[in-house]
Amino acid sequence: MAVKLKVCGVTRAEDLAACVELGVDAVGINLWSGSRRGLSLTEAGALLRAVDPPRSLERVGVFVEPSAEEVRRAAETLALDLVQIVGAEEVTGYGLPYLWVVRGTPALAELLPPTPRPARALLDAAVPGYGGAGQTTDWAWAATAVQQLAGLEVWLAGGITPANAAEAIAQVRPAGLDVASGTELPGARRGEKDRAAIVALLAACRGLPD
Ligand SMILES: O=C(O)c1ccccc1NCC(=O)[C@H](O)[C@H](O)COP(=O)(O)O
Repeated sequence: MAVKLKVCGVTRAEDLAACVELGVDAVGINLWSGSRRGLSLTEAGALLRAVDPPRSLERVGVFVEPSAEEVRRAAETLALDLVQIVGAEEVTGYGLPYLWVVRGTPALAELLPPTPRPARALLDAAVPGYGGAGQTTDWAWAATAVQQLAGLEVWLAGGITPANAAEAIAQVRPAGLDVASGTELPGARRGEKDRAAIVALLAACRGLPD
C-alpha cells in the first residue's frame, strides 16, 4: 500500500509548485513565528495564491500555542484542510478537522485519541522548539502505537530522511510520513526545500527504487 507524504514547512512558491508537480499528498504551512519555516498569514496567503495548488494537495496549518481566533482566521483565509496544533493544552482543532500530534513516547496504556476524534494522528519526536528538529522518535514504540490505534490513520514524523524513510516505513507501517528537515539541504535557512530529497522520499513512500 502506498504511504502518503507531507512536506512540512513550505515557504517558497517553487517548492510548493514542485510538491504539486511531483504528487506530494500534503503540505504543512507553518504559521508559528518562532520557526525558521514560519510564515505570516499574509505571506502564506501570497504563497498559496502564487501557486494555486489543486485541492488534491492537502493543506495543513501548523500552529504553536495559537488562540482559537488565530486558528479559525488562518483556516478560513488559507482554506486549510486540517490544523496541527502543538504546545497548547487545547490541541483538538477548535472545531476544525485536526491532526492529533503525539510528541515523544507516552505510556501506551494512556494513548487514547482525544474527543472530538482527530482526522489522523501524527507520532513525532519530543524536541525543544516543538517540532521540525530532524530528530527521530522511537520507532519500536511507534510501531506498537500504530497497531494500538488501528482504525485511526497514523502518520510518522521526526528525523525522516531519504536515507531512512524506507526503513521507517518497514518498521512502523505508518499511513504517511511527515517530513520537514529531511526535505531540505543542510543549511536551509528558511525551510527551502530540495527537490531531489522530495523525489527520493516519494520513491520510498510509493515503494519504488530511487
Ligand atoms: O518544522 C518546524 O519548524 C516546526 C516548528 C514548530 C512546530 C512544528 C514544526 N513542524 C511540524 C512538523 O510536522 C514536522 O514535519 C515534524 O515535526 C518533523 O520534523 P523533522 O524532524 O524536521 O522532519
